[in-house]
Amino acid sequence: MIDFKENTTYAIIEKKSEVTPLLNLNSIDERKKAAGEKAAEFIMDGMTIGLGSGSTVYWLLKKLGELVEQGLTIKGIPTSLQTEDWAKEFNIPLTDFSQVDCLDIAIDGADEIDNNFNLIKGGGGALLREKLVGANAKKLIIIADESKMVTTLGGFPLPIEVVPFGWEVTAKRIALLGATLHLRKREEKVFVTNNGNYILDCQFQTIPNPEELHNQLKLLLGVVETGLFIGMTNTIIIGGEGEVKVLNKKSENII
Ligand SMILES: O=C[C@H](O)[C@H](O)[C@H](O)COP(=O)(O)O
Repeated sequence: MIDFKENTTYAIIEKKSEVTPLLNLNSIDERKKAAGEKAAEFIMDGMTIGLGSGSTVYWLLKKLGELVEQGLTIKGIPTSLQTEDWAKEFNIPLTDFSQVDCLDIAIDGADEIDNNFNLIKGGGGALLREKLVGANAKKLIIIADESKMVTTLGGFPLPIEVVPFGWEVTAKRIALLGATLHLRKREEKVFVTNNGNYILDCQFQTIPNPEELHNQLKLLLGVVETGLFIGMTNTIIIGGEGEVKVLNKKSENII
């Protein structure tokens, strides 16, 4: 029987937003690495962790692997097959939702982050599992390089996961909401998500009201999930030029 320490409560101390100066964060990869490694500081012994997807999360996983080797006891639920492969490579113990109802924390990347900490995710096609994992965690922390910060969402095409059957009519209905869109392909083959679905990449000129758009999209038959993550996170870790910032949403009483 696996010991999940179900009754353990982890007090993740909310702090003021903080800035740690670092040197030589010149490339996007170095900034992603700095953000991913910083997020490992939020992990405590015994935690169950939602493991996000993408190249920023890779650095978190690598760091967690080092900490596990030094004796940290954790269990992770991966949000994609790629993350599962990396977690196994770094010897991070895994679990699943048949064993855990609620994760202590989830850490994930993003494709765009607006001023209200709303997100576009799904650039790698993992949005459905990421949302399930983030929604079932006590806290979701987002890690990214600073190029992901925007004033208003919509520059990055919004990924929408749809069922393959009838995707063409689903696409037409999404287009009526104002999007120019295309079916995602990889190497000229239709991209299929880890859940067996398709992704429509939808370019809305701008998304001034992400919640309204998400709700409209969710009403369309054939739409499984959208890459809009609304109000799901209060903490963003951003790797920027020469520093990594932990930004906490002001409404969280953390002045
Ligand atoms: O489906 C992919 C995820 O939403 C990623 O977390 C997102 O695309 C960010 O990826 P990266 O860290 O590689 O920029």
